[in-house]
Amino acid sequence: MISPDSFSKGISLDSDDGANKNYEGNTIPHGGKLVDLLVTGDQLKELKEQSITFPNLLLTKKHQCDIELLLNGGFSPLETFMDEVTYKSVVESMRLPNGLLWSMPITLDVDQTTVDIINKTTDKNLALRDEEGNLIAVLQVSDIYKPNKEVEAQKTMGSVDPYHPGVSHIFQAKEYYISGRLQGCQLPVHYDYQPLRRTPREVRKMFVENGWNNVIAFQTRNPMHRAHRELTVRAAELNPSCKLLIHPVVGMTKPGDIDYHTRVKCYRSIMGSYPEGLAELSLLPLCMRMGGPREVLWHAIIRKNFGCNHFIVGRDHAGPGEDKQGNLFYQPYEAQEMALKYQEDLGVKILPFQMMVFVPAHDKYYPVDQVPEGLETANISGTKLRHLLRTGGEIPNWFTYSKVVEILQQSCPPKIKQGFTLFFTGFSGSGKSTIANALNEALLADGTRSITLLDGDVVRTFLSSELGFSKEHRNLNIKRIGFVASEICKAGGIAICAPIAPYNESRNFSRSLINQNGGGFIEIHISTPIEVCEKRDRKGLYAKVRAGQLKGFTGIDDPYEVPESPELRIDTTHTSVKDSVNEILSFLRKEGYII
Ligand SMILES: Nc1ncnc2c1ncn2[C@@H]1O[C@H](COP(=O)(O)OS(=O)(=O)O)[C@@H](OP(=O)(O)O)[C@H]1O
Ligand SMILES: Nc1ncnc2c1ncn2[C@@H]1O[C@H](COP(=O)(O)OP(=O)(O)O)[C@@H](O)[C@H]1O
Repeated sequence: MISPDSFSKGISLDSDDGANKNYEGNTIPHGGKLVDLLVTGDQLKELKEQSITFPNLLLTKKHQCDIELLLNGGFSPLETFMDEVTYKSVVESMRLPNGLLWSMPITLDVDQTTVDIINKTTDKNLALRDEEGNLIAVLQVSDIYKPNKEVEAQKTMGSVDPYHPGVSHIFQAKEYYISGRLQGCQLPVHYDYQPLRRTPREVRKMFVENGWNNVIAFQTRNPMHRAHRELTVRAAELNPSCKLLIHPVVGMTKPGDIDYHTRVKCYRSIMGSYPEGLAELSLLPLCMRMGGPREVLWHAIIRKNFGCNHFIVGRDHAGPGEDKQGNLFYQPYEAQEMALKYQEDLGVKILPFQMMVFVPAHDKYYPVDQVPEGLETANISGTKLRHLLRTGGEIPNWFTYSKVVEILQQSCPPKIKQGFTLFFTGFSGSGKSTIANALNEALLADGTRSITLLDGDVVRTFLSSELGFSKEHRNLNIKRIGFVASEICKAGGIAICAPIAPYNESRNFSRSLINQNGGGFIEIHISTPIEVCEKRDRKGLYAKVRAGQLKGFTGIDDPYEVPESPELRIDTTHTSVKDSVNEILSFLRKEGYII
């Protein structure tokens, strides 16, 4: 797959000008050659015709990010998803079988059904398609293997805690990985920011046209503020032959991050603050794993493939933050130390930076280890910034640019304008619909918000009429409700949902989907005991169950997983409808959702 003689060794990183140069006018790609897997002309026509008979594999968003960088050479020297030998070598030793440094497994996961389908075909070809049916590539499968996910997570992420986004990616992946010859038909389609979505070849061409020989890449998954601008300009000042590539990730980042549309607006705006001709902006369709030390090496390799020979590594690079107990997954400078350790192997000069902090007395930013003695510093964390945006607090001028504040305020409206979902869950007859309806009335009386009531029975009539009450169907029903609610929240509306929702899986799915789309999620467990619900038996269903005419009834002979930490828990045995509604309204007021 990778020729050993393409392994570029012994690159001098002593001077700016000497760092890994001389490939079409700029930096040598990792492994010596920039991969291009896209077929063209008659070959493409033929492949497309043949592919009609191949079984289809629907690519997930993560697959699409990975395949884009495989096809366009961003992952050079990889020429396909990893086979078992390559995968094991990377997991165990961070090296490809030929010895070249490569830190992150790039794999294509499939389920048993797909494996059975592949095994039934004679030529083992799969048509890899996006959700719109576009043919992205053809994979001729030559290797099917079962990964040891615990080992993969532990070795690559240093953890098996599914709270870590990268670990969660690994455990959510299907049970088999497949590999084989990969032929690209087209890059995944993007409708937004096309001029900024440059391939490695296009970025390299831009460098040549600009006359840029040495380029520092800056990776980010956050909006950029003054500190980032200062840091990048400082990196260029310390390396005077270098220009800057601002190269933010717009594929998949950490759940809860600010969406890339908002970030791209911020980046575009901040580009105007750089000295003329110093910096260019380009977008990277990467699916981050938040793997800190392993990830930083991968990031540097990718930037090398994009023609950069310097890479800025600051504090907590690609860090996933803390685990549930509040312990850091990685130490703040662990990734930086790793990058410096492997600098020669990478063939990229690592520019380590401490955190930049503002020194009010000098009206200027300094790396935290270079602050003149005795002077006070100021900083605003991401969490504090989100709080200021949500509460409409003032964001100081020293922190960011007024235009950036404006963009962030539009995307992060104060809570009072934010969409939110009131998600009731509980047994049949617990009081969900009654309280939901009364709450609907109370909120409507306020008169200013758009409210949609998604009652369990109503949803089952219109949205999920074909579904029954198996675990699979119940989860699907709740995921549909979660999806509709997330769309309502996205548009700034209020969704009130009142299904039984007996399983954590689909309740949590709905929560994260809604949160991802900028909506608030308030889970209200109506915890009325089953005996009380049965006594009420408004619909006569419990009587039917007892008469043996209805099976699989929640709380009787079907499970209900009690929510561990709902925002509210109300037992209606001794709480009136009015009091329940008032309790919910007070919660919404306290949290700032309503006045
Ligand atoms: N087997 C079984 N178990 C529970 N409930 C049953 C069942 N069969 C029918 N019903 C009626 O369907 C309503 C529950 O539908 P949901 O969509 O809320 O259920 S779920 O969340 O998908 O589990 C539920 O409505 P509510 O009483 O409003 O909760 C029942 O009326
Ligand atoms: N405090 C209370 N809150 C809500 N419902 C109550 C309360 N006390 C009695 N009920 C009654 O319980 C029955 C079941 O309520 P319902 O809203 O249909 O439950 P669910 O939607 O959870 O199946 C209704 O007849 C309702 O009037």
